[in-house]
Amino acid sequence: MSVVPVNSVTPADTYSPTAQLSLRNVTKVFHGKKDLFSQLAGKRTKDFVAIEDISLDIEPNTFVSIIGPSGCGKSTLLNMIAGLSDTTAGQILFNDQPIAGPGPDRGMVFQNYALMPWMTVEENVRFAVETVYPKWAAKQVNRTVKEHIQLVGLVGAEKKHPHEISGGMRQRVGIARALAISPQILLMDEPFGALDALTRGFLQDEIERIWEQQRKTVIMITHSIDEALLLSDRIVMMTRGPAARVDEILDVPFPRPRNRETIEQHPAYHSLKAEMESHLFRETRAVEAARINKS
Ligand SMILES: Nc1ncnc2c1ncn2[C@@H]1O[C@H](COP(=O)(O)OP(=O)(O)OP(=O)(O)O)[C@@H](O)[C@H]1O
Repeated sequence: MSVVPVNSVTPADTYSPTAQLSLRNVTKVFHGKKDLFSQLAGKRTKDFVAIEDISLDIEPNTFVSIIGPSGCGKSTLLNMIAGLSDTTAGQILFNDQPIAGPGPDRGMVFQNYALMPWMTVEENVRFAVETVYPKWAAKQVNRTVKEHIQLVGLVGAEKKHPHEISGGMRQRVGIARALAISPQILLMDEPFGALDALTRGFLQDEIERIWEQQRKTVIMITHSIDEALLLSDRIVMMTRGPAARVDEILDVPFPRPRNRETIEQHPAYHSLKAEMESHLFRETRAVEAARINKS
């Protein structure tokens, strides 16, 4: 196991030259309401520093999980990488270029699936492909849609609407749709958070299988230590907010392909798990202590 602390500022000359994604001293402040109307209505609020000075390099073809106490800023970080939200300070470089907004090079999978309810499974995937590749011939679109429906195990459900399928199947559509646009990075915000334990386990196995086939860079937010250990090459552990930072990055040395039984036999498994549990326990306890002191 190797633990690489990346607290505070990473000097510019230590950035990895091979990184696909590089966060450099990234800070995010949500600005409070300060206009006259809010002031008069007594709704004036302070600025809130969600994330402060995070530096992180992500190498290509790496599966990275982000874990941290609830509300620490994981989604805020992912949204900035997705280009859905700006950084307040610092830079995010993707293939050495600053991120200027959302793009098809980054596919997103959401916890609540975010499917078009009036479209069938097939139409949801097709819509994404046609939007990103408007010049593709119908044959190419059809082939891509079919391949990705097969990839996630949805053959037979193509003509069903989201309300006619289970949560697990809906998330399979979400994954097929994200992968069908051929992104360089897959961003997943608690993709299995809304699923029951059994379905969650099945989908984790599916993600492991798909990752073995495609080996794309993945950044996944999760609250589950076991999920992070099963799927990740690296686990980024964030501190509590406000002004959340990266506390430690764990390298996960388990050989692939992985399954739950074999990783538990690995000599590093229990120490990694204990390290993560103690981090989450410490940070969550501090959040609770701060909340109690405030009230
Ligand atoms: N648009 C916003 N305006 C003001 N504050 C925000 C905004 N979005 C998020 N925040 C605050 O920033 C902090 C980080 O939120 P974020 O959703 O990124 O955390 P998270 O780690 O993803 O949470 P969870 O684990 O509960 O999903 C929280 O305190 C949240 O209230």
